[in-house]
Amino acid sequence: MAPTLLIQARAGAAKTTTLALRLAEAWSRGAAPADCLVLTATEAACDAFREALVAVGMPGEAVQRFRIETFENFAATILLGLEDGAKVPRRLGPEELRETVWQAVRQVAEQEDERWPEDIEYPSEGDSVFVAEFLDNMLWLKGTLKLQLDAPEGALTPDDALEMGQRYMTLRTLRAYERLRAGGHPDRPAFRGPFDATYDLARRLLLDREDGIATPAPGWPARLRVLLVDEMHDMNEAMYQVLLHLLAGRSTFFTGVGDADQVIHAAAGADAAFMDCRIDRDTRRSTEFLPLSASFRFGPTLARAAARFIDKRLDAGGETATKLTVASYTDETDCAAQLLDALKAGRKAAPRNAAGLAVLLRHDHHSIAIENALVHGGIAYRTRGLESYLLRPEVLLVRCLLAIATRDFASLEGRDTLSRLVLAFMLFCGTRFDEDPERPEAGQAVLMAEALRDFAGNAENLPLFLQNHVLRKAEPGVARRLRAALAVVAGAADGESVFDRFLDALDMPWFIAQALVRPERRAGALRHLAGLRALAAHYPDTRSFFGHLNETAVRQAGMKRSGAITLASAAAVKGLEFREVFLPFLEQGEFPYEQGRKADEANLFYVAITRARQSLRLFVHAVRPSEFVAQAGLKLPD
Ligand SMILES: Nc1ncnc2c1ncn2[C@@H]1O[C@H](COP(=O)(O)OP(=O)(O)OP(=O)(O)O)[C@@H](O)[C@H]1O
Repeated sequence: MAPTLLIQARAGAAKTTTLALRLAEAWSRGAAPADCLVLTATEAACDAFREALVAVGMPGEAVQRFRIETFENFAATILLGLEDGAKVPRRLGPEELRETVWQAVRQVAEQEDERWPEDIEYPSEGDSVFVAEFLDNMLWLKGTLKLQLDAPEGALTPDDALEMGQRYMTLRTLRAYERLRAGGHPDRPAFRGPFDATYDLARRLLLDREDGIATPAPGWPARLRVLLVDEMHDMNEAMYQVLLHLLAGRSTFFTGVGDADQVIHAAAGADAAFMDCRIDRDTRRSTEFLPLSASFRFGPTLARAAARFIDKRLDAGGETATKLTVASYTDETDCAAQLLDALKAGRKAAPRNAAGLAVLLRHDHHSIAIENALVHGGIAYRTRGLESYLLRPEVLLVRCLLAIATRDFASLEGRDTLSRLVLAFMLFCGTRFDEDPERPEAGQAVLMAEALRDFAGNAENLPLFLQNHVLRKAEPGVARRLRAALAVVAGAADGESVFDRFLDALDMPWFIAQALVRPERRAGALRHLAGLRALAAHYPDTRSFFGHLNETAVRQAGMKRSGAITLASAAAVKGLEFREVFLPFLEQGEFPYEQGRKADEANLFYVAITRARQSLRLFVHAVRPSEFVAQAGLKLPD
């Protein structure tokens, strides 16, 4: 039987490169792309793998022929084959899943033969903290495959819940939720949420195994010779079951690589333990372990800081010398200004390689100050793992109302912007398009696409959209707030600054509390609006502020085409590397985030600092420095 090789190595220790070399070697010996498969936990890791293939010399055209995908996409493709090609709708946002959660809660309440009614704690109607916690717990329960969802209804007890560290109510709700998700169709569910494809496939494979049925599903790699898994530390039980099934082929060479300190999906059940002996036991393949502790990415200074941070050995294996700088800042504006200067210097040093510069953020809302500084400083940027703050729904809603009130539609012309705008109204104002009785199958997505055709290249139709689709059907509370906000701007005298009054009349915190589920996202939305308010204070009147927003949006859209630096969320760059990395806003409470899980926060910080090749620059709050900075043995400048 072909062997298994598991490489457990530190950041930058050539894990992805080793996998890329393995694939390139198999290809040069004639392995067909169809007989090879590369799986990872995230899209960023897929990109990093493709880049590594090019770096080891594989032509781009050959790279395209290999199947390099996330477990979730792989599972979705296999399920598509098993479900006769019928596409199951995806519902990825918590806001799209909320109604099903409440339906499930109601079903639990209606269950008359409940054996442990005293163990059920019902949430109060509309409690979004309950929904957010339920969704988190569901992700973990599904990722770990802890819950026997096929066990008979009465078999689930409060003791089971206790054993899993869960509330009994959560398990009951999950059972009901999954029944709703099954949707009554015998062959496929009504929808899939985040990671549901992996979960559904894993369960199917497990059930088939119990029934002794072999499942050569269409799309399943029939003669797998080379199987490679990158970022294996982010593997959970559901992914592991898919992996075991792939390893059933006796002639499959398998290599998995990972780093226990880079686990950032523990909330979804990720566990570095899958890189240990279990695979040996479960597959009975001969398994070789290869620990690597030298990083080729960065030099000794950064290696020492990273080693100290994780309290493990980490050596610098290559010739690179990495410069490590710590700067302190007093407030957001100061941080953004210092960052801008540092980016300008970085760009000047290597004018042709702006793409080698990356600013990594813990929170999306930090991008407001930075994006404003970048646009003013004329530095082109592209985003990764986050969207420009001007395109976030709560900001778009404000921009749209200002556009209508001032009849200035210049920055909302793009089709992408318009469709995001319509989605923002659907999210915050409950906007729905009238169903067409002639076409009952046309869902909201189709109707929205049709409505957008009316706007394409003509944002001046926005007042009609607001009137006909939003206000006409809105709840009284929604309509009253929208009208009040419009009236404030309409009644403003020339040169008057009414943005504060406009925002107060709109009462966005009310919309945010109604519409958004996750506390972190709600807090972020409020911060985006506070950021807009702070920005507006720099302008003499509302019209010039809005003019600035428009100009920023137009310039930002234009910038994407030219050589640009990367502005990314730290979580979205796992597996990637940059010549110079900038980490702003290292403030206690922000990073580590006070409401985050400490271990996840620490792993994310480790991921972020280890992306740098030649330079890492940390911007640390002068009064409330992030504890991570001291943990890495670094000091603030005097
Ligand atoms: N033998 C080597 N000599 C010099 N440089 C190398 C060697 N192997 C890999 N590198 C370089 O080291 C860097 C890090 O490699 P790679 O991305 O494969 O590490 P990794 O272990 O996957 O990192 P991470 O887990 O942090 O994403 C890359 O720039 C790669 O080109």
